[in-house]
Amino acid sequence: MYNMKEWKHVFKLDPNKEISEGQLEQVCESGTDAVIVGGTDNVTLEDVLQLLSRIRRFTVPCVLEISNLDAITPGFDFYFIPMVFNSKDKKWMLDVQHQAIKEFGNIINWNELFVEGYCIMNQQAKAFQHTDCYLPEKEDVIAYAQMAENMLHTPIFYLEYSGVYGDPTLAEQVKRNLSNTLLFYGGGIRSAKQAQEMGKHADVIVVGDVLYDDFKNGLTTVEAVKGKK
Ligand SMILES: CC(C)=CCC/C(C)=C/CC/C(C)=C/CC/C(C)=C/CC/C(C)=C/CC/C(C)=C/CC/C(C)=C/COP(=O)(O)OP(=O)(O)O
Ligand SMILES: O=P(O)(O)OC[C@@H](O)CO
Ligand SMILES: [Mg+2]
Repeated sequence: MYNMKEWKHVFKLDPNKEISEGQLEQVCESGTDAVIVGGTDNVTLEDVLQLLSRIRRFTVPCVLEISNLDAITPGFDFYFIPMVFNSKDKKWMLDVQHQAIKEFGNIINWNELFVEGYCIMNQQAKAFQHTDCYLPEKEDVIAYAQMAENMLHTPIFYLEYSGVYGDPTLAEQVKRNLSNTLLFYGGGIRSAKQAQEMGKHADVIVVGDVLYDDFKNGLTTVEAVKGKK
């Protein structure tokens, strides 16, 4: 399904982590709306290419979430570009993206590129530390969401708790401030119940790490938000 506005569930696979052929098939055939390839560190071009070619055996839409300039390749359906709103360093909001546009601007198919306004809420997450974030208060998060929707017009606002399950009440409050910008929620979803709870508020839930340590429960999150295939 190539219309992101209709998505409810995506899996995020880390090119730096191993997944068997059998499990990859179940992920791609699960009924999820898309598979995102992405991670914070040790994302190499070789690993990205390998995972892309394995996913391409299936029809599920495939997205590259770019985390570094060295691991960009053609062949994905969409490219997601994180801009970290709560970083203390402008580098992660504008500068790395500016550098990338200088390098690739002339060959980019802009219709495939989607900016994600990230707000990272887990201090232990690699992405939080890597991009030198501060922990925002509820009011800060809502203001970032309002900026995403009304000033920056980013297609996605990503409430990121990577590794831990977040606050559904905050997701609900954020969602109330968004209409054109989609709310992606990711972090710590490990069961159908949690998927359902966050899925009530977020437009799209992102399920990642659980696939690598509790695969069966990870798979149940699809049906939990999308119903039976
Ligand atoms: C050749 C060709 C066809 C090119 C296509 C054109 C194209 C799309 C060009 C790129 C244009 C562009 C503007 C690129 C931006 C490049 C860039 C370097 C962006 C930086 C993004 C950024 C701020 C990264 C920091 C880390 C981050 C926020 C990653 C997002 C993913 C994430 C949060 C993963 C979860 O990580 P975590 O749980 O913390 O850690 P582990 O799971 O790994 O433990
Ligand atoms: O890995 P988890 O904790 O499921 O989080 C998913 C995604 O939001 C990470 O960027
Ligand atoms: Mg993670």
